[in-house]
Amino acid sequence: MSDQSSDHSAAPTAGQARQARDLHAFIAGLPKAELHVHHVGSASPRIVSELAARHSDSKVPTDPEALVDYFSFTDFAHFIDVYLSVVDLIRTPEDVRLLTYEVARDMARQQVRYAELTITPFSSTRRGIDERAFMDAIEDARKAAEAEFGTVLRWCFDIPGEAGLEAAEETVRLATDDRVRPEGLVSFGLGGPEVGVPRPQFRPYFDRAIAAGLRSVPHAGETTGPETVWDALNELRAERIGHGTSSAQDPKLLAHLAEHGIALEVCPTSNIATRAVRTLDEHPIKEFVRAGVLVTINSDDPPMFGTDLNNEYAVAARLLDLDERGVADLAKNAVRASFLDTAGKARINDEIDTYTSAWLAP
Ligand SMILES: O=C(O)c1cccc(C(=O)CC[C@H]2O[C@@H](n3cnc4c(=O)[nH]cnc43)[C@H](O)[C@@H]2O)c1
Ligand SMILES: [Zn+2]
Repeated sequence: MSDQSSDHSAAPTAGQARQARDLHAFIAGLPKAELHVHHVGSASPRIVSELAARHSDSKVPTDPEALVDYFSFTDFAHFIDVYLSVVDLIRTPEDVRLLTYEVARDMARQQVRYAELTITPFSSTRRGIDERAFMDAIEDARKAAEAEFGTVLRWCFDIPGEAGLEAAEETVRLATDDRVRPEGLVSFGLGGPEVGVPRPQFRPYFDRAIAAGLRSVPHAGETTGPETVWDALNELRAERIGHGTSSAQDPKLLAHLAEHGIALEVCPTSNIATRAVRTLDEHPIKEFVRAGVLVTINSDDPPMFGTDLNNEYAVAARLLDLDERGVADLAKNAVRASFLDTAGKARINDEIDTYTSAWLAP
């Protein structure tokens, strides 16, 4: 897994290299929660190539090595085009179940104890997958993953904003109709491009989702300015912000996020891969921390961005100059900002503390 940063002219000393190796090993074993990761965007190269081989009409490469080039994006719009070509490969409830189960297995390998996985049910139902069969598939995988890997999954259903209000209506219906709504659903989101897709138009849909007990977690400020984050807060009553990268341009917004405990779901490598930020060293994560904003670390669409959650923690540790305790605090931020109940939060925090103390014991 490579840290896609700009080059560092001074080569690390042997001591620094050993410290970095130790920190990577610490991160690999650290119990973690993930709050911003997409369902289809988490499909491993093996699953994507398997599905592509099944569907010969697809332009997605069948060779996992060729996927590396295919997952190299010129800009955010290109990323969404490629993302939708992978969505097109998921055609049956069995594809949905397999994908969800395998995503959970990859998470468990990284010691992810809890994840809120963003799913776009509209993209599947509009492609002809029966809505009940879709919900059964994700729920079946969720229960199997918890029983077999100990990884607890919860769902965030997001509106693909660019698909318009028809998509918003369908998503809120699936999220609030007791006959179809899955047990694991906890939140309601908004994804896709932001340019030309103003957030306020989605207010009535978020109002309905919130009235039905769901938490509001839209993407905002990933590819547009801080005004979009304000809209997410004021119009969509966001409790966390997906990315929120451009918040750094507005000190009042940073102060507001800090004061109200609104967490940012930061996904550093994603921002470079989609070219939303030029280089990792220019990523505003440091400014968020300095302003007292609750920062959580996430992987977004890990195989598409050549990353995983462990690598994102390593990137954050480098950018924020953190040692093991600092990294453990970041992991606790995600627990704090999650929609787990109090007992669930305490259980993961205890695990983080026990693991960290054992690691640092002389
Ligand atoms: O499914 C369709 O037919 C469809 C039609 C028009 C537009 C769309 C979308 O815009 C889908 C966007 C899709 O992208 C997902 N996603 C994954 N990573 C990110 C991200 O970093 N920022 C924003 N969106 C992202 C999102 O969950 C949507 O499913 C679809
Ligand atoms: Zn995202």
